[in-house]
Amino acid sequence: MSEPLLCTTDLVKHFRPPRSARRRGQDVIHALCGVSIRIDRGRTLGVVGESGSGKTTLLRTLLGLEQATAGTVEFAGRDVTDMKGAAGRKFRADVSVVFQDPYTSLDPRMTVSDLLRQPAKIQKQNFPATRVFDLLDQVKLPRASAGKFPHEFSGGQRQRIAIARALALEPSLIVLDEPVSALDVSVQAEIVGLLRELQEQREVSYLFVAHDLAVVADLSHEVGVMYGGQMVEHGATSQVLFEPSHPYTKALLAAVPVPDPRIERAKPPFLRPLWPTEDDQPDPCPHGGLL
Ligand SMILES: Nc1ncnc2c1ncn2[C@@H]1O[C@H](COP(=O)(O)OP(=O)(O)OP(=O)(O)O)[C@@H](O)[C@H]1O
Repeated sequence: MSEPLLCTTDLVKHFRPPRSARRRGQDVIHALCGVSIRIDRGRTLGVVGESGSGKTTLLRTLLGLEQATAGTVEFAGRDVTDMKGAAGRKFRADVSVVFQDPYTSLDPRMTVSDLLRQPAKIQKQNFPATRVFDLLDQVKLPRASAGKFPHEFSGGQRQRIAIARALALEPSLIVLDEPVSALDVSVQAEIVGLLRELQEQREVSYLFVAHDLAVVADLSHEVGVMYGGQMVEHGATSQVLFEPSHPYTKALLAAVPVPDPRIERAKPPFLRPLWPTEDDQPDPCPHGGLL
């Protein structure tokens, strides 16, 4: 049995709604309604869900950027829920994040070399000069990139820089927040290929969040589907793809385009459009009902 690296147990996050919504009688937003996930060492969990389903809140809460309303986060066997101080810093050094937009996630005033040194500087860790070249080699960028600025690179190259920066402290877990959504399809495939290669070379785990089930499935060993703040489906990628149980997962699968019209016509019924009905809504949130 594999070793769990990150586990959340019944994670709940409530937000206070804006005043206009409170005037209409909504007193709480249930962004996460008891979400439990597990990521093993060297494995990838993909999380998909529509806009507003709670994906970003899940990431922010497990990273400690939002305080959980209830539930726990365990990392490498330690409870890291709301961890502060030195222990919190150590946890954050062992987890890094790659964001969606490589145009805004890299400080335009910093050279690539400075960007790659930044995590070590924040963590007050040693960073040998040769490490910059080592990281550029790993993401297949020329060593001459070290002295350049982000604007001198394409979107895909910038995402390689962001991945190199995420690798700088040799984390156990990289959180990938829509890492290829802003890129062209061919570049998406290159970045997914690079992430797969890096995972094969080192025992890094990924938590890969995206809207696009096809992209997530390509890299993930397991997939979780979020809907209304709940994980409505969770299992091995092949099981979720070929034996989906929740109507929302079936709807997501139906939305994945198949280039050959003969295959499209031959899709089994569960792959044809079928949107969830009222009856398919998740069970009410145990902490006070859905939105
Ligand atoms: N800081 C906040 N204050 C109030 N409500 C919030 C806050 N952050 C998120 N929400 C609400 O929580 C719910 C989940 O939002 P979240 O951003 O996690 O969804 P998402 O699945 O990541 O969406 P997207 O794919 O569009 O980023 C939404 O109803 C959102 O409006």
